[in-house]
Amino acid sequence: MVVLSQSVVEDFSHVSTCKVRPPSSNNSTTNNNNNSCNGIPVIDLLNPEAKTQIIDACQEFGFFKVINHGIPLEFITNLEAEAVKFFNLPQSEKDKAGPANPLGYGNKRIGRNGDVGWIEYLLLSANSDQSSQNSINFPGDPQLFWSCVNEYVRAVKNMACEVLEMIAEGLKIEGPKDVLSKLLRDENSDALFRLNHYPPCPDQHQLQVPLMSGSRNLIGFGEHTDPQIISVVRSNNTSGLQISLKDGTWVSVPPDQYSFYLNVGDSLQVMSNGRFRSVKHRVVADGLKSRVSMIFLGGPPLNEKIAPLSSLMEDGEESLYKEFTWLEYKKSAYMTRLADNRLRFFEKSPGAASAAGH
Ligand SMILES: C=C1C[C@]23C[C@@]1(O)CC[C@H]2[C@@]12CC[C@H](O)[C@@](C)(C(=O)O1)[C@H]2[C@@H]3C(=O)O
Ligand SMILES: O=C(O)CCC(=O)C(=O)O
Ligand SMILES: [Fe+2]
Repeated sequence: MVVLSQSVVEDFSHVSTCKVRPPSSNNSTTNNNNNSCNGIPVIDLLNPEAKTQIIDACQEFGFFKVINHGIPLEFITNLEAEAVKFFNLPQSEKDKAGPANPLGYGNKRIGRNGDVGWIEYLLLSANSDQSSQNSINFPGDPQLFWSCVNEYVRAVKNMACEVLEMIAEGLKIEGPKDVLSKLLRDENSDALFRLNHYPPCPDQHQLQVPLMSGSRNLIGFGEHTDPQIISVVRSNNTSGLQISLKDGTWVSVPPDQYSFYLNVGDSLQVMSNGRFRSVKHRVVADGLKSRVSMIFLGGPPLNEKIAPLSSLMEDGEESLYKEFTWLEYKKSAYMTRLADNRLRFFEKSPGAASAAGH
């Protein structure tokens, strides 16, 4: 475990509220029609071609940006304001909501297995039944905070479900289009919600934190894949998120506070029998500006069997993975380090899925 210098560690003070563009006439966020941004596919959800574009993006990148998503700007700005308020509290107040286990307030430590980053965060349940939230001792005005979280999560989850329905249609699989989205809509779905704050870093020379290899950049959130089905990322206008391409090159994701980035998680890679990529991503902390991100991680009910969709399998096609429940996968994932390949324990012939470029 890397030990951080105490004086710098406590200095997480200057979190700025995002400046937002005036709302458009329908009060939802809109954007231009470019269909790629730094090589990353941009999907206009109102475009009739969106379904096929999403399938291509999930296969090639496991990652894409969505515009014209219909989520009201005020849901985003209200929640961001609450997040900023929380992260601006004195350290002793924030600590009341921690330590993260795995839910709650975490500071530098990510997970239980020794990962650290230049980050503080709140990890919350996003289930419709949020009784588990009661164990978090939230300081300040908890009622306003939770109402902003609930309003945002409901809208983002609904958008993620619509995208999963477009995926089911785009894959031209037989049967109902809710084959994937029903797993998130289920009242027992195991979804998480995460507010991340990457503070500016005053003097990197004094720090004893992990640096990116071959550079002086600080790791905010080390490279990893998300174990769930699909994740929806929104950040303020500070850069830092990077994704790994098939050839291993890292690409910076241009920040866009009006749009969302969606990424394929391990479970969707399995359900697509390796057609889709669970994208490796990481966050490099910006030395000067603070980054605030909000991530919805859509997982299925704990007892759900995760296996390739039978409606997708072609004649004679074999499953690349052993069958498992989400609970089994989650337990196993939480014993791993961030950068580990968590799916390898569940591959039928070890390495086959990765060797095939998945
Ligand atoms: C090191 C870890 C943190 C993590 C649990 C794990 O053991 C491996 C997966 C990590 C991850 C990545 C995506 C999400 O941010 C997260 C909440 C999740 O479900 O899996 C985190 C876990 C965490 O921060 O607890
Ligand atoms: O903060 C971000 O932009 C991404 C964080 C992330 O990948 C995660 O929380 O799983
Ligand atoms: Fe992630």
